[in-house]
Amino acid sequence: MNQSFAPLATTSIAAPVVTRIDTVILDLPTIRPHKLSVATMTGQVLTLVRIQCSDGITGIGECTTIGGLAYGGESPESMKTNIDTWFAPVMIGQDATRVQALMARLGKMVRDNRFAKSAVETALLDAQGKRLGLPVSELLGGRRRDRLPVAWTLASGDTARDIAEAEEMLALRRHRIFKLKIGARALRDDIAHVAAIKTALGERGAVRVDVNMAWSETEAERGMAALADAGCELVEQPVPGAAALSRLMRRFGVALMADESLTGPESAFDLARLQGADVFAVKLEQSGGAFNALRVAAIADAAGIGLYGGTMLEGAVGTVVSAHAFATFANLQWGTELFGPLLLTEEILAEPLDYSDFELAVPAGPGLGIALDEDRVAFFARDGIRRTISLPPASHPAGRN
Ligand SMILES: O=C(O)C[C@H]1C=CC(=O)O1
Ligand SMILES: [Mn+2]
Repeated sequence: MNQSFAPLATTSIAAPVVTRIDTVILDLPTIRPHKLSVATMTGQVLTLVRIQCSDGITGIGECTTIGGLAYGGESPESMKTNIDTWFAPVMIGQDATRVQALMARLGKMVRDNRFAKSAVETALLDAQGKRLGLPVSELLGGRRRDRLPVAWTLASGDTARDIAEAEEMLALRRHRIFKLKIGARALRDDIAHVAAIKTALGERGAVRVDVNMAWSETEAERGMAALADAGCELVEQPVPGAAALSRLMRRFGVALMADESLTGPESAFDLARLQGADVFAVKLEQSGGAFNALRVAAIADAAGIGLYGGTMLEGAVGTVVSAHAFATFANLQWGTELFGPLLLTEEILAEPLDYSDFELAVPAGPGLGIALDEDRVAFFARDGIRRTISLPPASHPAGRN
């Protein structure tokens, strides 16, 4: 007699759904002014997202830009408004366990908004990881490393101060790769600045530069030749546009990295096709979330392009989801720059991240593996309780163990 393969009778257990989405903007001071060619930052603005689910689990995410609207089209305020007004109705009531399906639904109903999408995807992944008892890196395919090398950006605008800062980082064993922000001053001054820092550090520290698209192509030709002579090993986005990058490729003894030109898998494919970069600075927010960042990395691997884990100077939440994603990359030849929390004077986590021996430890607990210090989040919330209470003491100085 044929066996029956009729489905077993089961009590249907409804999948947990998204029940509530909250956003909050935090204003945090930086340890010193951070000078980029596009903006000077004296503080950083984090937009945090909290997603509650019907099974009682809450996930957190972050979207953060640089210099308001100076770097890209989304601002902290626009991200908050768009998540509150447009994302939430699309997401509430939907299955919280099918993160990719829910992000695809959101993608159909909300165009662009890559940074804000990255934040809600992070919160869904955090919740799902907590639900399953797995770190986010495992949900993203499985981690290959537990620790990530972390570069530091020297951007005080002053050569002597930058050298002193680099020496301090070497002595603390926190960073030995240094990225210099240039492009705001005359080319000759920038080259002298880079050469002085490389001479001071010698073989103890690697020196790279980020021009943030400030140069014309002719300036880039002169600049890249001089930077190679000065011992700089990598130039990040000297000019705007993939075509201009490709015209600069392989002509100077220095690697060329794409940053602003890389905005997700499609642009990664175009850059690879045009041979526009030796290295990709992969950023989760620029890519539109962790899953898209993995797609960018796969394109780089297939094209023989090196990988670097970039940052939008996010706080702890954005930094940690990036760390989970970069921990899964098959290749991470150029390390990462996940130092964002260290640029802030204030800690917002209950337990600080572990930056030691020139690396960041990728948290190992379920979900993101971090918890917010809710009192301090409430304190630094824009229009929050800062004006009526005194600052709750952190159990540890910001970013240090
Ligand atoms: O790479 C960028 O353009 C943005 C950012 C990353 C480090 C830093 O200092 O600025
Ligand atoms: Mn950059």
